[in-house]
Amino acid sequence: MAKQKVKDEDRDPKLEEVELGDGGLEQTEIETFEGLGIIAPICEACKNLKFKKPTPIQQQAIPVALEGRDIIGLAQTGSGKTAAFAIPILQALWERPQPLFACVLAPTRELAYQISEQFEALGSVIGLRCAVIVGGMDMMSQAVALGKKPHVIVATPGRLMDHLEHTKGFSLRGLQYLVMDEADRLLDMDFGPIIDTLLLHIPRERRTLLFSATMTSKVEKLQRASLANPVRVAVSTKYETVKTLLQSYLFFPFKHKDTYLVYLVNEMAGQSMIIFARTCNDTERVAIILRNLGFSAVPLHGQMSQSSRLGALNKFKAGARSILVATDVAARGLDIPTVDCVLNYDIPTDSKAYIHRVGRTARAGRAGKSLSLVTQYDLEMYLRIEGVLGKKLDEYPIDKEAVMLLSERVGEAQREAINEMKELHAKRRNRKTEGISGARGKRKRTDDMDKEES
Ligand SMILES: Nc1ncnc2c1ncn2[C@@H]1O[C@H](COP(=O)(O)OP(=O)(O)OP(=O)(O)O)[C@@H](O)[C@H]1O
Repeated sequence: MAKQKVKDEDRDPKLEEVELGDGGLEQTEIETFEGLGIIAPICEACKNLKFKKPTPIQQQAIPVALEGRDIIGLAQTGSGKTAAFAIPILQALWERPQPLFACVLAPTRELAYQISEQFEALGSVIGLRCAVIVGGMDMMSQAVALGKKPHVIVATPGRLMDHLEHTKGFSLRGLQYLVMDEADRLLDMDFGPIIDTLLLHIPRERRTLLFSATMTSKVEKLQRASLANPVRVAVSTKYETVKTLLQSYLFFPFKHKDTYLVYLVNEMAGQSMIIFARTCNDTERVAIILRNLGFSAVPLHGQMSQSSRLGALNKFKAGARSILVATDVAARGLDIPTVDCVLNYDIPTDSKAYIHRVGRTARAGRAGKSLSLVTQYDLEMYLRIEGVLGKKLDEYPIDKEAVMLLSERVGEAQREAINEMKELHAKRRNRKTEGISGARGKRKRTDDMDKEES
């Protein structure tokens, strides 16, 4: 397997790093989990999960983690980064069992639940106790779960901080492992300050593992995670998408955007797809338009209640809905094997978001396709994305006259959606008013900051 050299401009002179194959650490080409030194019970769990052999990032990262090194791990979306950190942590826990052994931070609540499921699937055989600590769920039941001294905590930063400040007897002073999944997102300006505060509650004599498909190379960001002599394990370059992903774009006038969307959804009817929109409002509006036209669409965004968010995601995962219309709260990490297609209804505001969005399909070696809707207002951002991808994408072949035949019907659905949105907003305003009177003075911390406009 060709080793990806970290480009000089990516090398951090001030950050003491060792790179695989630099004489210090040999690369591994070992084809089995047993060969990586993983204990039989965990190898058994991998087999039960149909992990026939370690993926490249697992081959490279697991031995380094087993040596007790800090890691900066970079690999494409869908390449098994979760197991790459979960397996060595579980092996270390087996060797040195203790409560509150490891803490995994994730930028969104749904991703936190998903990571804990992977830990449970890999660790139940060794008696793992895992707790999920995220916003939008009941603080008291989480405090009870923490009181049971779980081995592994998977958390979003805001709610974890709430418990460190308010839950008696809970501390992370004995923590052995800190993982940041989607690390570049957790180290950016949204989460940075809260990560700084969290790190004051965690011992420096720990192991720190950072993973992402788009790792930052900025020294001050990485230093925020206070890594100790980390090994950079990179099996992809900074903005690499997987080879099994077929990416294309479509260019058309903004005023026809909904008509083109409906045409495409109709053309791909029956396929499981995620449609990304920029704001909560657009997410709701597009889902309503599609539903009014007979498509089974469900919205997912940060202004929904947590139970509605989990409900929407579970309906989509179970195939009860074939279309998930989401903001970037669903862009990173979510692993839904059945997703055939990702549609960028709105072009993302940064190239990293593009990489993560299209990475919701074509995972674990499967094929998938992505299609980005580009209007005259998106051209500059779209060309920047093609720039970081290092290639020009193909234009999606479409019969523009056939599209326009739908414009009248789509116009009706748009008008119906406007009325439904008004009712939805009125309901939400009433709920908020009741909420404020019912829970006056209740502390509200933004937990998983999905940057969305209302
Ligand atoms: N060794 C393996 N063999 C086969 N499948 C695997 C293996 N390791 C992980 N997987 C599966 O691959 C899928 C993607 O894994 P995971 O979600 O950890 O990817 P990721 O690299 O974290 O992706 P993202 O960057 O999007 O977060 C999951 O369904 C996982 O169960």
